[in-house]
Parts: sequence; structure tokens; C-alpha cells
Amino acid sequence: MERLLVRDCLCDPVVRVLEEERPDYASANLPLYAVFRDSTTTGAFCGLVAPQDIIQHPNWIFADLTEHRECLSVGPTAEVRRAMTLMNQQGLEALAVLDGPNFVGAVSRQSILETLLKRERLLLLQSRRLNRSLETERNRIRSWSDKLARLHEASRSLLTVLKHTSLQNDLFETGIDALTRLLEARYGAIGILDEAGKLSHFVYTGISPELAQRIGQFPQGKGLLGVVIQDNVSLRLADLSTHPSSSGFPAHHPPMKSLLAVPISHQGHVYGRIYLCDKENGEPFSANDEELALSFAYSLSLILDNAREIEEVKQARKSLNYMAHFDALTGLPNRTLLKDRFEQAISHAHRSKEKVGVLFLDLDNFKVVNDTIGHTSGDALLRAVASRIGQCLRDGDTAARLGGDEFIVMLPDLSEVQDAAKVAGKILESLHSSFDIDRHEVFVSFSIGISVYPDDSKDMEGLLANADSAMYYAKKLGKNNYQFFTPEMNRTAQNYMKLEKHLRRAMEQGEIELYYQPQIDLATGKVICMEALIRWFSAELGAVPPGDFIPFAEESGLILPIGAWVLKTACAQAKLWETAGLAIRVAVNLSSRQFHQVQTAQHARHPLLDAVLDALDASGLPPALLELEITEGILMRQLDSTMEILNILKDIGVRISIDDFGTGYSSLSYLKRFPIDVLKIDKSFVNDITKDPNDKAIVSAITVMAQQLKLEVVAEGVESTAQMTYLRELRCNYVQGYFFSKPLATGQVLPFLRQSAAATD
Ligand SMILES: Nc1nc2c(ncn2[C@@H]2O[C@@H]3COP(=O)(O)O[C@H]4[C@@H](O)[C@H](n5cnc6c(=O)[nH]c(N)nc65)O[C@@H]4COP(=O)(O)O[C@H]3[C@H]2O)c(=O)[nH]1
Repeated sequence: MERLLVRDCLCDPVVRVLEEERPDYASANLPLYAVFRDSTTTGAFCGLVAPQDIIQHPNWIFADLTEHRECLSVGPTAEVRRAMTLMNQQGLEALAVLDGPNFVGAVSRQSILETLLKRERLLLLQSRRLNRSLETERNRIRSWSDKLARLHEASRSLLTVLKHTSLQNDLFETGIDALTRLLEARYGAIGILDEAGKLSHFVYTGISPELAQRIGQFPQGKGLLGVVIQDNVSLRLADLSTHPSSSGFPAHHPPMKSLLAVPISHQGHVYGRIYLCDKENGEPFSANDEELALSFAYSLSLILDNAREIEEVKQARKSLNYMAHFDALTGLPNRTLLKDRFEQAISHAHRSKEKVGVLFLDLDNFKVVNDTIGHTSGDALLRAVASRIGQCLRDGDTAARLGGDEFIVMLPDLSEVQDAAKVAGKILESLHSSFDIDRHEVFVSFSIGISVYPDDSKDMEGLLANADSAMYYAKKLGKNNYQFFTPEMNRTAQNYMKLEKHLRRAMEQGEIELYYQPQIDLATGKVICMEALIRWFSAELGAVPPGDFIPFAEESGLILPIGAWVLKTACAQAKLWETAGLAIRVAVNLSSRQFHQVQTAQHARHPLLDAVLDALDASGLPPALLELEITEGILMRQLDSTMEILNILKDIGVRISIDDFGTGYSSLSYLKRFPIDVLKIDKSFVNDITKDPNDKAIVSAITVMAQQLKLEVVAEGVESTAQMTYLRELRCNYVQGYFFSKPLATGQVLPFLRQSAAATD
């Protein structure tokens, strides 16, 4: 603070008077008088007169009063402190202030006090004002630092965005969010266009998703933002509603005033645009803002450009890869891809000991057809043919085109060579109906050659060459047929096809019958069971033994309808015997395929259980009169599910017997675990029982074990008295064989049963 000087504390007023004047004693407020000689302005200063001097000497004139007291003075630049000391020492109320001889004024305790108070008031005011401005400044600094922190944060996220080198989900969202914060805008959006010029990405910030949904995507194309995209320019408007291109806001859009829109472009290619509306402080966007937005848009365009390049390279690679592996005309794999798949198929088949079929297909007379309908239509025909081939194949099979009218079909995991013939047959059949090519009705056929890995060759070239020569043979034989490379396979396939064709018709044409062979109780000589044995008397093939067609029926699945028919017929027959007073069990053979059918959603029960229950229901035969014969092989496959089925059958009351016992390699422990009633000793042991001590020992062991396990034993294939005597010795319960009876036709059974009943009664 400045030092206080005397001149700053001068009394006001000091009344100038002449020596000879008399003070106005009666005046209520006596001032301080400065007394002069001759003139109050130019005369010599004589001294000061204070009010108390006048009050003490009421009748004195000013000259007396000045003489009465020594007049002390101070200079105007003296410090107030000095004036105060003087006044205190001399007991004075006031001092004259003289600049040399000249009177400047007077200073009193009062005037000094007032000045000090005034100064203090002033200082107080000043410090208040200062405090106020300090507060404002502090607030300003606080808001700036907040703002700086936010800007720092926004620019950091922006940098993170710009670090991206590829299109990622959060790129646009983080980007627009950071930019909007950086430029302190209320609303921001990025729109990216696809190749067709449609918005492929639209991300926004500053409005709720619900509102965005209602607004829809901000109009682009014609309005303000369209200008940005079409002309590849930026727009910065203080009031966008006044711009001639403004088409107004869509309904529900929050009203906006200032706009900054920049294109996202790179080397003339516009990827989209960014726009921001309304700055938070209400000011329009600045040139700096525009520069920042443009620089962000540029970085974004680099990322988009990079992504586009990567996509183009990917596409190019894809199409190169496609061209290298697929036939351009039909879209089928070409020779290269076929080779690849072939190698995989071979290594798999080698491990799993399966076969791979190769079909070489050549269109018959394609050249003539092509010349007739023209090459374009010829191409269309090849495409249509390829599609029909595809319809005949399963997943995992491969159809390929080698060129021209030559196609290859590869069938991996072939368990039987006949399956290859089946596919070839299916393909030939698929060409029976004509093709409609450019309003031409076109008929074509294939000649197909088949070779099989590993039988005909172990490599692709060898298999193709062999299939090719088989195809020529098929052509020679009159086209529209298939041929295997090896004659033996041809024969097998032909027999197979013939058998399948006939067997399918056999049931409808009543060629299938059941014969029945009795089982005799050795102790009583009574018939206790009749085994149903299937017979096929084919009109074309003659009598086909079950051993020839049952394996085939199993493989083709025909055993399922046949098996159901056998169950139904045998149960109905046994019911007739029961009705005739001869309650004899009937034994029915089951095939493994019947056990291992897939249970579909339509079946509440396993299909085999369905077939058994249907047969029992339809016939009314008591379940105890039905015996089901299964082999050891059936027991050993899918142990759990087989056990479940057998337990249910057992609960129903049906008997279970093990056929051909002793020929399998199964563990004997299953005999305890499964609900079995009867063991049927295979006829191969019975055959030589009288000559071979080993067979005798086996039969003996089986009967002893069966007795321990409380199972009954039937010996099959008994043909002589000697065999029967041995079996009796070995305490076998029942016997079956030509010695007693060959299998009987249905009509022969009742007379046989009656006769046997009469003989044993
Ligand atoms: N050498 C000789 N043979 C005798 C003698 N006694 C009976 N046989 C024959 O031995 C076979 C016994 O039937 P399997 O072991 O169940 O063997 C049956 C059975 O596994 C199967 N089979 C027969 N019918 C059916 C059927 O309806 N369904 C199923 N899944 N398989 C059946 O076909 C096999 C053969 O049946 P078949 O040819 O009828 O042959 C029958 C029968 O005629 C004999 O003293 N000496």
C-alpha cells in the first residue's frame, strides 16, 4: 500500500481570514482558520486558529489568537506519522502545511483520521472487487480445466479409433462419440454407404435409440447431406434452416440450428459423411472444428479404403480359388478338386477297410444333340444334366466334370460294390424324363463305367482309366447302361439287381410262404414247438433258399417288412393250432437288422416291439406260445439296447431262444445277464456227435451248463437214431431235425400234430 503523506490528509474546509478580523464566536460549527497578513490569497501566512482557541478567547481577534500560540507546520510531502507526532508532542489539534513560505492547507487529527478511514473503505472496496474478480477467474479456470479434461479424453478416444486398421464393430460408434465430444456438439452421426450407394452403417450419438428409430435414418441423397456426398464437400452453417438445400427435419427430429458436415472420402471415392449439429455453447462451428472433423474423416477414409482393398483381395482370391477348383460351366468340382477329395476318400477307405466307387459317365450322342440344338443350348443341357446327377447323390459323394460331356461321380465309404451299381442305376433313371432346353424337348442317356478302389486300382488315374474302359464297354453294349470294370463285379451286381427286383415283388405276388419244423421233447416224444422257416418260390428264379436271400434282404432293408410279415403269419397260424386244441409254441427267427432299426419320432416303441405286439394283438395268440430265436451276434451288438428290448419281450411273456449256439465267439457271461429261456445247439456239433469226441464234449458241456443256468436245450439237425441216443444220454431236453420231420408246408402241420399227439397219448 502507498505511504500516506500530509498532502493527502488536508482539512476541508480551512477558512482563509485576515489578522485584523474577528471570529464569529457564536457560530455553531467553527471551522479551522488560516490567518494571513494583508491578503488572504497573496499575503503572508501568520498561523492557524482552531475552534477551541476561539472558544477559550472569545473576544480576541485572529492576530491575538495567532500570537498566543506558536504556529507549527509540516511540508506537504511529510509523512502523516510525523504530523501526528508533532501534534501529540505540542498538544495541537492541527498543523499548517507549508511548501516553503506558501500555505498549502492544514492537517488535523480529524482530517488524518477521515483520510485513513476513507482510504480503508476504499481498500475494502477494492479488495472486495478483487475477490469478486478472483472468484470469477477461478470459476473460469475451473470450467476451462473441466473442458480441457473432456477434450483430452475425447481426443484420446479419437486416437484409439484412428489406430484401427480394419473395420471393426465399435469403430464408428467410438469415433462419432469422440468427435462429438471433442467438438462439443449435441448431436453427431456417421453414415457409410455401400457399393450401391445405400446406407450400410448409420451410427449416431446425442439422441436415444428410440428416437433414432422414430426418426429413421437421416435423409441423404437430395438434401443438405446429399450435397456433401455428391459434391464431396464440407458444409458449415450457422443456421441450417436458412440454407436453400435444407429440406427440413423429419418428424420427431429434435430442432437443430448449426451444422457441420464433412465427407468421408479418399482419392475421390466418397465412403459416406459425418455430420454434427449444435455446439453445446450455442455458437456456430468454427473453421478449427471443420478442420478437426475433416482430419478425422480422412483417417476414417483410410481405414475404409484399407478394408475395401482387403475385401477386393479376398474376392479375387476366392474367385481364383473357385476357378482353380470348379468347372465354370456347371459349378461342379473339376479334376483338381476331384483329385483332392479322392485322396482323402482313399486314405479314409484304407483305414476303415471300405471301398471307393468311381463312376465314369459319358453322355450318349451328345455331339449330335449339341449340333442340333446349338452350343448355347448344349451348355444349358450340360448344366441341367449336372443338376440331375447331383440329385441322385448323398452328402459326401462328389460329382465332377472332366470336360465336354464327361462326368465323374466318386462314392466314398462304399460297403458293397452293389451300392455303386445302385447309384449308377439311379442316375440312368433320372435321365428317363426329357429336358426342356430353350423350348427343345431333349432326351439324353449316359453310358457309365464303374471301377472300385482297391479292387480295380489303388490310385485315381488307374481307377479313372478302368472306369473309362468300362464306360466304352457300356457304349458297345448299346449305351444307356452301366458296366463294372471286372466281369465278376458285373455278374454280382446283375444278380443283386435281379434279386432285389424280384424280392420286392415276391411279397405282393404271394411267393413267400412259411414252413414249420417241429421240436420234440425227448422225454415224452411230444411236439412242443414248431419253428417257422421262410420259403421263397419265385416264378422267375425258382425256389430260392433262405440262406441266399435272407442276407440280401437284410442288407437291402427288405427284411423289415418281410420280418413283420413272418411274425404276423406265424402267430396267426399258431392261433389256429391252439383253436384246434393243439396249443403248440411257434418259434420265429429274428434278424439283427430288426433289432437295430432306428427308432423314429413316429414310433413310441422300438419298431421290433411294435411288430411283435401287432402280431400278437392281430392273432390273439397268448404271448407264452411265441418264441423268438436270436443269434449270439445279435446279443453282442449294442448290448444295452438289445437287453432293454429283450427284457420288455420277456415281460410281455414271450420266450427267447439263442439259435446256432456255440458258433459265435461271445462271452458266456451274457447267458446270465440276458433273459434267455432256451439254447439251440447248432447242427454242426450234432452232425458228428457220434464220431467226433470233441463235438460230443461240446454238446455235453453246453447241456451241463444250461442245466446249471436253468435253461432248456434244443439240439438242431438231428438226422439219425444214433444222434438221438447220444443226445438223450447227454440229457438234452428237446430235438429238431429231419429225423423227426423236414419243415412242413402250412397245410401239412395240423395233420402232423394230430398224428403225433395221437401217437404219444
Ligand atoms: N441239414 C439239415 N438241415 C436241417 C435239419 N433240420 C433242420 N434243418 C435246416 O436248418 C435250418 C434251421 O434254421 P436256422 O438255424 O434258424 O437257420 C435259418 C435261419 O437262420 C434263416 N431263416 C429261415 N427262416 C427265416 C425267417 O423267417 N426269418 C429270418 N430272419 N431268418 C430265417 O435261414 C436259415 C436257414 O433256414 P432253412 O434253409 O430253412 O434251414 C433250416 C432247416 O431247414 C437237418 O436235420 N439237417
